[in-house]
Amino acid sequence: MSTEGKTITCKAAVAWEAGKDLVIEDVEVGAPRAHEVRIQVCYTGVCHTDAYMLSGKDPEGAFPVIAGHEGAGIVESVGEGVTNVQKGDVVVALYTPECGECKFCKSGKTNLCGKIRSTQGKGVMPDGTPRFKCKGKELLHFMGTSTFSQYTVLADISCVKVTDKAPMDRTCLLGCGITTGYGAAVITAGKGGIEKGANVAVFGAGCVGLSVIQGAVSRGANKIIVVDVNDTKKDWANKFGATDFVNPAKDLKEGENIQSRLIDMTDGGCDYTFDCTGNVHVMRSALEACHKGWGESIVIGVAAAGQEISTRPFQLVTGRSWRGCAFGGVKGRSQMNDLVNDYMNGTLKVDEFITHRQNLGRINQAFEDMHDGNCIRCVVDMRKV
Ligand SMILES: NC(=O)C1=CN([C@@H]2O[C@H](COP(=O)(O)OP(=O)(O)OC[C@H]3O[C@@H](n4cnc5c(N)ncnc54)[C@H](OP(=O)(O)O)[C@@H]3O)[C@@H](O)[C@H]2O)C=CC1
Ligand SMILES: N[C@@H](CCC(=O)N[C@@H](CSC=O)C(=O)NCC(=O)O)C(=O)O
Ligand SMILES: [Zn+2]
Ligand SMILES: [Zn+2]
Repeated sequence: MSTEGKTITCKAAVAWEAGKDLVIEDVEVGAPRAHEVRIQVCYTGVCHTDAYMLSGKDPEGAFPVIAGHEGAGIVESVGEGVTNVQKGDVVVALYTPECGECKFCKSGKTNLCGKIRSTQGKGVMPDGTPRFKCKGKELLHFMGTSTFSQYTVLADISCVKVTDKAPMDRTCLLGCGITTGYGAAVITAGKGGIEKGANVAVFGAGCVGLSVIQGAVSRGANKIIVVDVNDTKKDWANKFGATDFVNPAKDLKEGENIQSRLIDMTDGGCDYTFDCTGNVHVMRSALEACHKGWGESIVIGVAAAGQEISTRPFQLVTGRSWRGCAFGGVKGRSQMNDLVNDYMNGTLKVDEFITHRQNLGRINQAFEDMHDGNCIRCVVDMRKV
């Protein structure tokens, strides 16, 4: 029997309050309204940004909520006026939408679409209401995606159709971590990505940092130096093509700091550095490790509420610059299929990132897995409870 136009009851991992385990509940998912799409979420990754919001540290976090933003699934039904996808399409959810019409989309300068950002930040659909209910209470959406539910409703501009030949347990990871790091290296850095021969430092070799390495390798970078406090990341960094590894907690000599070490290793400083830790002190080191006159440091990590970055303004006066990006600067609807094609033709690593798997019923364990030093990404099978 068709579910089109009807409310669907399914399982979802609900966060009733900050800092508490998620609870698997029966939730009601309303039918998609105009310019909305309801999808069956098949797989979702678990990202540190979910954990950050669930901890209560995100200024935009509000409860009760269904988290999750790294998902792939199948369109179940569409609302009035939807033309970009149809029932049965395989899609990747986009927490950075692309309307193609707003000031941001038309600027050619950013991937940050402004069309639904304010309602997305409040945890509701663009018409100001949520589509989720549980035990008679409305639940909020997260990042416009809420992929920790077996069915979710997205704005049509928040999803992109991809080939059904690409396995969804892999393409879900293109919904955040991999795209973020890779895009930061090949789109955001410099004027359209890292140049051949550039010296690069990547702070933090998790999913995001390893993806920056992939991007740097693809652009023919010279040195790719990974800085991580976790020694187990050395093998990971090498596997992705890093040339050097420094553990700042162990490898520095008397009188040295990480920025002076990197400056020595690169004859004056790095052309590009990337913060993939979310630690504001690391962000400072990453900026100060840049080459005088032109070095650029790109902030990717999400820092906790209230944290601020600082440096001597002289660092900027002398030509270093501080930049940042969300979703790597990638425009999801225009550019996601290039990434999927790269994956399918073997030029973009995705499988290698999956170190852990769980079913929806064990999603709290997926968050535990994330804290395992060997975990790069845990993929959750949403169809198995
Ligand atoms: N801007 C955006 O669009 C996006 C931002 N993010 C953010 O990016 C960040 C990275 O995500 P992800 O790769 O998944 O995270 P991970 O935690 O998997 O990776 C971070 C790595 O950095 C290491 N690390 C921690 N502290 C330091 C330090 N002081 N110096 C050097 N290395 C350190 C960690 O070691 P250890 O394991 O020992 O702690 C870990 O190996 C997060 O803040 C996340 O929220 C994610 C996706 C999109
Ligand atoms: N809501 C937070 C900031 C969280 C944040 O920076 N999110 C990133 C994506 S992180 C993905 O894993 C992002 O896209 N930011 C841009 C945006 O428009 O939200 C806060 O208020 O500090
Ligand atoms: Zn994420
Ligand atoms: Zn837009």
